[in-house]
Amino acid sequence: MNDRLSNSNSDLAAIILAGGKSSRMGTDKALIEIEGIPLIQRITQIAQGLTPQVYVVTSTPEKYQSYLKGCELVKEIDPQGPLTGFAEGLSWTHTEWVLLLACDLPKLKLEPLQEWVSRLPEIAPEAIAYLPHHPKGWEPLCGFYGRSSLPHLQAYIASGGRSFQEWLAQHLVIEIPLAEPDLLFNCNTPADLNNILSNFSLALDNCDLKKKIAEN
Ligand SMILES: Nc1nc2c(ncn2[C@@H]2O[C@H](COP(=O)(O)OP(=O)(O)OP(=O)(O)O)[C@@H](O)[C@H]2O)c(=O)[nH]1
Ligand SMILES: [Mg+2]
Repeated sequence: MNDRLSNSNSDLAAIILAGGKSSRMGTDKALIEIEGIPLIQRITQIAQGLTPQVYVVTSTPEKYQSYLKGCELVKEIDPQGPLTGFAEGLSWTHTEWVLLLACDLPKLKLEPLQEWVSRLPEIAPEAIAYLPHHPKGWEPLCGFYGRSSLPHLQAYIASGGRSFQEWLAQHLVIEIPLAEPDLLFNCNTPADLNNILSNFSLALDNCDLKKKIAEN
């Protein structure tokens, strides 16, 4: 067996990024409620189904803390995009593997993630990440990174790099076979949100957003 990971999820932590501008949505995506549950809470609860060690990286922890029972809030002082947010979170972790998740993945489910976790012991030790791939490149915000990737990541950031795709291209990354691409549906705009509502067959609990969607 690969010695990077035992069978226990005590070797896994999760990092959730909640520090974006939500400029396309026009309102904080993390707080959009679906079935009365804010997206940030939905994602952290899924992550907590895999590991008790869940870190939420954000420059505004006060906005989210009431929804994030049992999570560690990591306050970002100088947010510069998802890559630096991830590096900040990764520096707090101590596990062999870290699951990185965006906060705007409303179709994410626990079961496929559990299956992916079960495959981590098979990943080549020289790989820095285990990620889904789509036609435009890696999906960096729903997959796994070895904690040993931190020095590489810090060096890349110190050299001025801010692109996940560029950084990942410099290293071995193993692809997660994706049976349900829908899981990665990224909710960035009011139109995206409108698209997913039928899946949940529910009312949207955010009145301002209801107006935006109606205008769209
Ligand atoms: N901690 C942290 N998370 C970030 C930062 N920028 C983006 N994110 C997160 O990264 C994920 C993907 O972000 P995007 O959807 O690409 O961008 P966004 O800034 O949230 O939204 P737009 O302004 O519409 O591009 C989301 O979970 C964001 O909260 C950042 O500077 N710090
Ligand atoms: Mg997004």
